[in-house]
Amino acid sequence: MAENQKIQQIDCTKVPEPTLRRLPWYLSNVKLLKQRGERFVSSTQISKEINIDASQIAKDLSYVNISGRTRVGYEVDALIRVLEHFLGFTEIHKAFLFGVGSLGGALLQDSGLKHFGLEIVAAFDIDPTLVGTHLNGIPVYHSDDFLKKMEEYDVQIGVLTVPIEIAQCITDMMVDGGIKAVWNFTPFRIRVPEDIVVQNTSLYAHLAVMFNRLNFNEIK
Ligand SMILES: NC(=O)c1ccc[n+]([C@@H]2O[C@H](COP(=O)([O-])OP(=O)(O)OC[C@H]3O[C@@H](n4cnc5c(N)ncnc54)[C@H](O)[C@@H]3O)[C@@H](O)[C@H]2O)c1
Repeated sequence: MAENQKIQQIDCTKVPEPTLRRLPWYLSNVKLLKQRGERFVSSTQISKEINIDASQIAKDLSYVNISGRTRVGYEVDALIRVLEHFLGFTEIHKAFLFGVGSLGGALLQDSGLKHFGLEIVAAFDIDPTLVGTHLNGIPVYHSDDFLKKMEEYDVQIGVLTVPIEIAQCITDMMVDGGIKAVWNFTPFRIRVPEDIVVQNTSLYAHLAVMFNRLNFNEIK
């Protein structure tokens, strides 16, 4: 592993999760400001755009190796470069996806993932109408071929979009085969050894927040 990668990993372990969730927002926003022709940006400016306290933004950015100039703020190009590097978006992380159904299929179609450093290089399913096909140029193999494909591709991440009943068994198979991180879209709380990273993601959780706020606004 390159020295700067090691440094980045050591740094990242110290960063609180809420900060890591906010940093990509700042990045998107700073990119927008760049498009508008801005050369410098302050945390106050970002704060106005995304409605997060400027002191919080400054604190979050203090985890990133960049310093702003008094009054003018951060240089936009440098901030984008440093944030992208810090968040791991400049490197491509290869992934396998399990379960090419409605969600898995949509993720395979999403070319935006690559901009955030994730490339799904192959997918697995057991449906004979899917196995052997390509979706968005990505090959779909039978799940039984997973171990063989692990030898072919240099992959550390598994994206889990299978039916909930088999979430644990597919996870066990992935981990036994050498997968180090699982992006779990199933509602099942999968169990993994300590050294395996799990990121649970639910679109529906965000929906619940939206509905709740909507109701709250209607009552007001
Ligand atoms: N996190 C979210 O926001 C979110 C959103 C939608 C769905 N989901 C979850 O994602 C999962 C998939 O949902 P969906 O709507 O795409 O379901 P789906 O039924 O459309 O797709 C499931 C796919 O898994 C495949 N599959 C079954 N057994 C397999 C195996 N052994 N190996 C590989 N593939 C196998 C099926 O053939 C099918 O293609 C579910 O667990 C669902 O609850 C989560």
